[in-house]
Amino acid sequence: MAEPRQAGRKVVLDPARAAALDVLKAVRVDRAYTNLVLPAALRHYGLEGRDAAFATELASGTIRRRGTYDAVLAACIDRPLSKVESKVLDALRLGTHQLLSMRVPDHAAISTTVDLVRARVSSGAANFANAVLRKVSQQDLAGWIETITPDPRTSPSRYAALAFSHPEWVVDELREALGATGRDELDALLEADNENPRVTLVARPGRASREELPGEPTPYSPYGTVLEGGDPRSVPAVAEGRAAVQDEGSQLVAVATAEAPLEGRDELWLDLCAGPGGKSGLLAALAAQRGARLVASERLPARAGLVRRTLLDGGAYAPGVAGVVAADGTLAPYRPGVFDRVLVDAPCTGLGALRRRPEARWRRKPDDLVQLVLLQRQLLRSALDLVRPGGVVLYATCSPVLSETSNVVTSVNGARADVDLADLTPLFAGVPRSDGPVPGTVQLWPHRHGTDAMFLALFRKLV
Ligand SMILES: C[S@@+](CC[C@H](N)C(=O)[O-])C[C@H]1O[C@@H](n2cnc3c(N)ncnc32)[C@H](O)[C@@H]1O
Repeated sequence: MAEPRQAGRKVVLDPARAAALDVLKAVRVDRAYTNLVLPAALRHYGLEGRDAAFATELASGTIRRRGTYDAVLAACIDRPLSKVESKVLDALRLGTHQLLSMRVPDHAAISTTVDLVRARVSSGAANFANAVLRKVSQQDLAGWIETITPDPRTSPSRYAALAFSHPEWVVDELREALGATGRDELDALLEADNENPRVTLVARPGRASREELPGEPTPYSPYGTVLEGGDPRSVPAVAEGRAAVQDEGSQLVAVATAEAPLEGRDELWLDLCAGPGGKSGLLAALAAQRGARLVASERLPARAGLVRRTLLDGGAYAPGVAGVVAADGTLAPYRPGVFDRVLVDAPCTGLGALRRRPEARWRRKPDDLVQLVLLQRQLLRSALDLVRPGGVVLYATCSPVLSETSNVVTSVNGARADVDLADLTPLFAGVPRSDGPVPGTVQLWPHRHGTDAMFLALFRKLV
């Protein structure tokens, strides 16, 4: 830990803030994922319990709300932010998050940030940081939002982008996805994207029961619990691979794949885009209970390795697993019509899981959609070829963006005479306001259901 001197006094850097600064740098410079670099930073600085929680909120919250904070900082600095040294800007963002969104007293937020800048950059930069953060501290978040935003009636997207810290194109996509009936929920959705989601666990049926897991039962999935806090790895069933961390919406995708009504044979299931294996873990457990078996398929060999690890029980595959295959789902090496159930959990923009991936909103670009939509259609067509007549294909995305959801589903459905879009809503009768954009489809939302914004559509291959 760096220990700079300040006018003869030794300054001990606060390790939680130093860890958060390291995470911001890794995300900015190495394009790292917050969730992957945070644990290493916490370990490096020996942070546990409340200190680890503070550092986590500091890093994740700062990255999520960077759009708002940069507009605040731009109003407090008389040169463009692009001319501020990156390390100093990172520290200013951390200080701003503490001042405007965390319950840190102003003097502590400012002095700890100034110490960080002095230790990591220079005394001159520390003086600059001190002056800027004093200006930031003159208003609370609501006051700053008034100052930095345009009139929401004339510039609604720009207003929402600045007030809720999302890129403007993402605001537009989410507004369109909410549709006419949900339009007045846009603010609630954007605000939900800025919250740290609570950790949800899944008990893999037949291997663990949810009664042995800590936390409250999830409202919609019969297999989940919601933790109040604590490290999920300290839960024995999680450490033993009988339970796992999994968003409730993802649990519902696996459950719907397993429970979609099917006539006749129900023996062989396929997860076509399985990496890293969360849904495969639940699907395999459900398959085992029915005497069926799951093939988990994933294009990237490294991710197929993660799926394999998820599906191992001791040295062998867990019950219900037929195998794990590294294969491109658009050219999948399986006989057409061999599977009874197929899940296509398609690669997507992930704009429905922004709570979990603090940096994702700033990385995604509108152009990504073009490639992704092409791939999504190919994967769905391939899944429809692989399922037997009478079998079912569940298409899912962790994005509510219409070009990835309704457009993919209607274009593929419209082009094929051998499939029907089936009605998934009876399986979601207990989940209020979960109708999707196309009749029969389902759309979950963070602000309505506390889940990621999963989209689900069910296809049946005609006999
Ligand atoms: C949304 S993730 C799947 C998440 C997974 N079902 C789970 O619950 O853990 C999409 C996955 O599709 C994989 N993928 C991308 N292109 C693919 C392709 N052409 N064929 C098969 N998998 C592909 C990605 O590598 C990624 O692991």
